[in-house]
Amino acid sequence: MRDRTPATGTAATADPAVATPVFWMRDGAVVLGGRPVLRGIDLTVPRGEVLAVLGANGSGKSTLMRALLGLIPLVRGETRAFGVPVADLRDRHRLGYVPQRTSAASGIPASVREVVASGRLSRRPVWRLANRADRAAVAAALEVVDLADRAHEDVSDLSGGQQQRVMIARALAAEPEVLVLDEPTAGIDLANQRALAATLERLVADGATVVLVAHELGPLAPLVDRAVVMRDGRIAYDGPPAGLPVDSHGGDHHHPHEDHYLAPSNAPETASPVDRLSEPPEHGEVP
Ligand SMILES: Nc1ncnc2c1ncn2[C@@H]1O[C@H](COP(=O)(O)OP(=O)(O)OP(=O)(O)O)[C@@H](O)[C@H]1O
Repeated sequence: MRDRTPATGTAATADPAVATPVFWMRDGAVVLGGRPVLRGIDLTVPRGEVLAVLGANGSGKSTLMRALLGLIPLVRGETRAFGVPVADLRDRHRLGYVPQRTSAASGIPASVREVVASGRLSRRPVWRLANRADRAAVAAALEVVDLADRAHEDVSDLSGGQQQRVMIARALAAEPEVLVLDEPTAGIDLANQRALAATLERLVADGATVVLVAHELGPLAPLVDRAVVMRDGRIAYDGPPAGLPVDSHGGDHHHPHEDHYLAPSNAPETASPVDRLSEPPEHGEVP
């Protein structure tokens, strides 16, 4: 885990803007197609945190991301972003989102720079031409994902991992305060996973908050402050990555480092620790 002492010192917590969590959900429930998909979700994501959301296929990870971002409504409970009900958040560009399995290539020829620049549109009215600040933000986003030298290439000529980085740069071009990444490492080779980890490390060092969905943390593991494991639409574990239950990656495949995540306090007795954690844990006060 990273040493976060400087970012969470007295000066930082004294500032109410910093003390307000990025996301705050209480008793969140979502129904899709008549089925309960999320239930009783209590989750607070403080500023500067790197939160990993793990769990089996269909456990509700993507739905949780979309509910936090206000893209799907809750049938019960409440979600706030930066202290306000997420539906009322005016500055949507503060929330950066890279959805699951998106290709940067639309079929229409577009350069890497054009795709990244499209992410800037949430910051400016469509009738205003890109100004110096817009161009600087696009250039900075390309630098962060290490694709500045590919800016003029057609995105469809890039590998899947590079296209994923284009989509991250597209989100970064809006200069968001939080980046929500849904399975950014799925189907991505190790070299691109490492590049992504380096990118996120730079962003977090600059004060960004990151919420990412993953099946396996891989090279992202050292960045992660906290892990949440979803199971059947509920939070089954919420705590340090070192205490992750052994089947947190879904149990459909074994990761060679899973045993490393087992802490003595979570050692199973007769059942999986997830089975014993049927109720969501207690959280902090309402902001
Ligand atoms: N639009 C929808 N209508 C009905 N059911 C849905 C809809 N979207 C998702 N679901 C169901 O909700 C459950 C949770 O889906 P979700 O995509 O959030 O899971 P996930 O943990 O992200 O899965 P994966 O790891 O496969 O991406 C699944 O059972 C899914 O089939």
